[in-house]
Amino acid sequence: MAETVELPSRLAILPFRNKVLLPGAVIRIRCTSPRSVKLVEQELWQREEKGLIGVLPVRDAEAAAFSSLLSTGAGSDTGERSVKASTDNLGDSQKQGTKNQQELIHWHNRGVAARALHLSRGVEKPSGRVTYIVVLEGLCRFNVQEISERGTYYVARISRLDMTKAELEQAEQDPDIILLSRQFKATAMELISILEQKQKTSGRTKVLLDTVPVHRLADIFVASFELEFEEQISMLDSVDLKLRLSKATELVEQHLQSIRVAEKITQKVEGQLSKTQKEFLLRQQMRAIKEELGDNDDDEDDIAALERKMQSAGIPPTVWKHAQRELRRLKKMQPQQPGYSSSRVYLELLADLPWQKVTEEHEIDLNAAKERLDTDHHGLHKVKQRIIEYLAVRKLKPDARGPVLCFVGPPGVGKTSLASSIAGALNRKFIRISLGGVKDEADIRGHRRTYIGSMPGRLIEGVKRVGVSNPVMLLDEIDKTGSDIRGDPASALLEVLDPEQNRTFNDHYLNVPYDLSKVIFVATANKVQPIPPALLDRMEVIELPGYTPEEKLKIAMKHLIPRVIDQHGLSPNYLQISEAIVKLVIERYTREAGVRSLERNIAALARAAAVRVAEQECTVQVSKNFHPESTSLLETRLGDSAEVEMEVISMDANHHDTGAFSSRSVLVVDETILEKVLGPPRFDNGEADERVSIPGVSVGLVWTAFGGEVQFVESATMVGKGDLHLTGQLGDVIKESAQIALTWLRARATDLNLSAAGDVNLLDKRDIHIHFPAGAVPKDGPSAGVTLVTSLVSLFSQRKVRADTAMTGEMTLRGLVLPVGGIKDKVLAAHRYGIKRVILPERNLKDLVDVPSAVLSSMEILFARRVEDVLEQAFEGGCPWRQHSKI
Ligand SMILES: Nc1ncnc2c1ncn2[C@@H]1O[C@H](COP(=O)(O)OP(=O)(O)OP(=O)(O)O)[C@@H](O)[C@H]1O
Repeated sequence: MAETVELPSRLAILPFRNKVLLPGAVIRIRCTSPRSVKLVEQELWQREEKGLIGVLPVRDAEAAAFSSLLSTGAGSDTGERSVKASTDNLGDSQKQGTKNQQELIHWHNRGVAARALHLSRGVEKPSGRVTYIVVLEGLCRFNVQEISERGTYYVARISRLDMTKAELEQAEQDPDIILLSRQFKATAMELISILEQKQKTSGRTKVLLDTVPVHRLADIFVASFELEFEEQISMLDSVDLKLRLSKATELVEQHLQSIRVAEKITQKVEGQLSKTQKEFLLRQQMRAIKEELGDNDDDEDDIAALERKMQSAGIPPTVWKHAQRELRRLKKMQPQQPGYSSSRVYLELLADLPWQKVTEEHEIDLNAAKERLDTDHHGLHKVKQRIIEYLAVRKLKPDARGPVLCFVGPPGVGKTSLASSIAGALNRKFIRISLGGVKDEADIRGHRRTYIGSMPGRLIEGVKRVGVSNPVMLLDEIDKTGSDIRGDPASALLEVLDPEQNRTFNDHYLNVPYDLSKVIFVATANKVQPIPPALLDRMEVIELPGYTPEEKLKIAMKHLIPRVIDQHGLSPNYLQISEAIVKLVIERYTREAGVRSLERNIAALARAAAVRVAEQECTVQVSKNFHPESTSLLETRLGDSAEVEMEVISMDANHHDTGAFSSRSVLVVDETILEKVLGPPRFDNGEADERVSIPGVSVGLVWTAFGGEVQFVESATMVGKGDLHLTGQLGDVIKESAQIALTWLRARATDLNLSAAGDVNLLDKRDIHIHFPAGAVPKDGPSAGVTLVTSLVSLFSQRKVRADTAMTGEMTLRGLVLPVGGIKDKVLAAHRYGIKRVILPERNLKDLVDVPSAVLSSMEILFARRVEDVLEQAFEGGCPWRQHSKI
């Protein structure tokens, strides 16, 4: 190695700008300048036996000036002094010939002899300039005596600096050197361990420590670091072995420190990685692991599954293009990205919607349909007949755009269940969309996807839920939609119900047309009036009036009781409700037009029976294990001798009397049980008597959302300015009716001599307050006109109206009584309240044909053409003013 290298006295010199080649280091240089190309060509390339060259550091002018400044007063063996020495030693020829370069080139006076390990020659295009790439290995230090030029490159007269072998052997005995060597090796060892730990390798670097002489090791280690030029120069100048070892130890130590600091910083930075970054990294790792394991349930596979689902959803071609565009967008997104989940939910909806899926429709069997309607519903003959007609048309022309049926009637009269029977008869799926309280158009049409939390409208949501594109869709409570600043849901419904438009129904969220034309729409409403005329025009109204008590009784016996018993897991063996009891329930606990409340009361009885059965099953089970006789036997024996005797008790299930079990379990509802379960009666027929016991109260028949109702009207008078006060959730029309009644009365006050106090101006001087009790129920309509005037006449004449008489009719300012709607419901309501006399407008006579004859025969129906007719019949003994009247 170095010791064995024979150094010539002159060496061609390759200047190494601001860099140092140390002995033991290997470098790769690209020679492009004409000077170095020539040197390589002549000294290395063209020679058969590759010679040595000298690599001499040179520094830039600025750096040289700076270091010469530093050098003043510096130590005796530093590079800086060497620089000066080298320039002093330069030959004259160079001083003359290269005056310009001299200003640039500041030679260092120590260099390293190097040999070429590899050479390659290239020609630059298009200039044709020759270049060389040289791989050089540093061998040993030398001192420059003199530099001169050989042709275009430099040569130097040199002297050897490294110790001979003998000198080295002697130096190795020096205790200081032994100590320094140990120190250096320990530091070097530490560095190797850290590096190996970091790179998770166990290399052969450690072997070097034992095999390579320490003075060379110092150079090799330092050469492998990236050091400042000045540090490298000082290492090159460390000719003395002690100096070199301590310098190398210092540099290795420095390097160790910088690795430790870098390590700390990395740890700190890693600790500061945000949660999401960590999650991201972990997810990436998880994905990689899943890929390795061949697991398919990650996001990408999810998207692939979604795509497959979309492909099999039968999406029409025009929509498919749109869906594809959205899918491509989704694929480019990260799951954490905003918009990812909304895009995904949207595509899921596209995939879930039944674009083509329909329920197979068999040919409609009208007889079966009729049978089904009959088994599901009692009575309702006209309604059923109309449904059969509807089905018959569909049978003849399946794609006929028949009218949309709209069942109108009070709650609990079977509107919903009729619609579901239609679905059953057509063998189609049934879906109910509740429109009650819908005020926002977006509820029907959906929100645009730009809104946060946007959703499809109820119709699209319903179609998705039902899973077929041809269900029977019940638009429940279509009269309860209202419009406000958020749009008009009714106008959106117009599009839905129009066969021309619903083929391309446009839901804002879906944003692509959806074909609703295969859906059969059925609507329900409590009242016709609130339905906008345009919407009503698209529907065929079928009215379902309330039931008579007799009809309710039949519905209860035939439908409600068996259904409720079944729903509660009972059988007729456990609950028996007789007709008489059902009648009592109808009379005392319900006063509705439909049968919902009746059904609820029957359900309460069924629950009581269920509790009883459950309790008795418990006791029966206990008696299975403890036979009464054996228990007493056991007790006596235990008491007698305090000794336990075992007795085999039969566990046969038939052991006890099954007849006893059922007779004990059955709940036969009688009046006592009825009151125990349902509480004291809620209604009785004495209510009217009680209410009209003072003057100023009259009994009217009105129509509310709950069907026909009996309405008491109360009026009172007090000192004031003649103002009219009205209370009790009243609409504008009813307020106007009150005004009309009062005006009519005031106009006749003198004639009628109404003042009981004898003061004919009483009506003008006093405030009047009219109240409609049951304030929570909104009331409107003109039919309270005659009731209002009767109440006022009663107040001012101080005569009580007849408690058994209820009235209805609109009155004009002239005192005419006009016909009103809902006569059947109103008569039925009167019947429910036990009212025996009803005064109706004369022209409503024809409406009585709808009223069951049993009801008609149970009450007296009176007719009125003028208000006076009403008053004549409403008071006991005729019109109160007749005796005073001048007319
Ligand atoms: N004629 C009838 N025969 C047998 N059961 C009936 C009849 N009418 C109503 N019902 C029963 O009464 C209950 C209430 O009926 P449904 O829910 O159809 O009333 P609705 O008119 O739709 O009420 P709402 O207007 O409150 O929705 C149901 O269990 C229904 O089966």
